[in-house]
Amino acid sequence: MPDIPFSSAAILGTGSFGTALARLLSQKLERVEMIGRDEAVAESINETRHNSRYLAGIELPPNIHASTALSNAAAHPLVLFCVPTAATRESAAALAQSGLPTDAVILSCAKGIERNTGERMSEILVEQLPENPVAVLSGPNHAEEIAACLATCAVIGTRDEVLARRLQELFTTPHFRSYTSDDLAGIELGGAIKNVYAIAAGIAAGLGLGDNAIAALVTRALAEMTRLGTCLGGRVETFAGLSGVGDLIATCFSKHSRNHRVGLALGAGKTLEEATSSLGMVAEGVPNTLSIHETAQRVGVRTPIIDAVHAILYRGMPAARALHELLNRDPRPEND
Ligand SMILES: NC(=O)C1=CN([C@@H]2O[C@H](COP(=O)(O)OP(=O)(O)OC[C@H]3O[C@@H](n4cnc5c(N)ncnc54)[C@H](O)[C@@H]3O)[C@@H](O)[C@H]2O)C=CC1
Ligand SMILES: O=C(CO)COP(=O)(O)O
Repeated sequence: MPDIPFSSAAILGTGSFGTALARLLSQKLERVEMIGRDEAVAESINETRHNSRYLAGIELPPNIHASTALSNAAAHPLVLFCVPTAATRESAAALAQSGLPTDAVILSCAKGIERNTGERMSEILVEQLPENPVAVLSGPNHAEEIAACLATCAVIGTRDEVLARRLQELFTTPHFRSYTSDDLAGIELGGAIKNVYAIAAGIAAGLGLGDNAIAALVTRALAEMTRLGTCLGGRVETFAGLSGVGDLIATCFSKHSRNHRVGLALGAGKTLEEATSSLGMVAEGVPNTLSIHETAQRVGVRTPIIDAVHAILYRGMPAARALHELLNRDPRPEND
């Protein structure tokens, strides 16, 4: 593949992350085409230059265009996947039918693993679009901050060095710095698993726990993420990087994190239905507690924090009891 810049991109998903990345890439590309499923959102982007449903207060430049026609993606050399992970397989299958050229690059930006298969998003994309190069983007990347041009770093994962350079150059602006890595598994698993811990940190805050407890929770979460993630093929150093501990910190402590907000509501005594219905956006940690819990069980890795979140979300265990059980497990060495 020649080491040439991209001229345009399609972004699947007109939600908060798709919109933030559209704005970022509009600084580097001639044209960015956002493709969603909601006609009203697309119309509002084109007519008002805002996506007030998902990313209020951010003006979108004129080289961003929105539509609901997936076939429009076939005209672009780069397609970003910014739909929820549960919609990735279906969207990729539809894209495969759209006449997309086989040299179009696919960049996966969603954070989660699939239920039942345990597959990472890049694995699903390679299955559905086997001829196309597939890369991933992850890190501590709240849409609201990227859109507001607040300094942000991310990591781009691909084993193709030329593609890594092309994407790194694209994702470089005065406020956005990207790194490269060939550890796709580590990058994607960190981004997926941290969503469950962001819920846990929110629950802890909602229960009224203090800084000591939340620092301990996040630290033990990193150990657990690394234990599970390395068993699933990621490299240990990746979990110490931007897409691992970096994103864990961002979501466990941020007012922007939807997963954290779900946890706060649960800790304050709301039901899961109450905690998610007011969001109006995806909190990947909710479905991913199921997919990650079942994956951990399948590979036999000890994950007491994921188990506790699973019990609270899906087995009706009161948060205070789950906390009591976590604290009162058998004592063990820190590093085992
Ligand atoms: N919002 C953020 O700050 C960040 C989000 N992400 C990830 O990006 C992905 C998308 O998240 P957001 O944009 O935040 O979500 P969102 O809830 O803001 O928007 C989701 C978008 O996907 C569309 N959608 C929902 N279900 C769909 C389906 N079944 N088929 C096709 N389209 C569907 C919605 O209409 C909407 O346009 C998630 O995996 C999330 O973890 C990653 C980094 C940062
Ligand atoms: O992944 C994110 C930031 O890096 C977004 O987190 P939430 O989905 O919890 O808002």
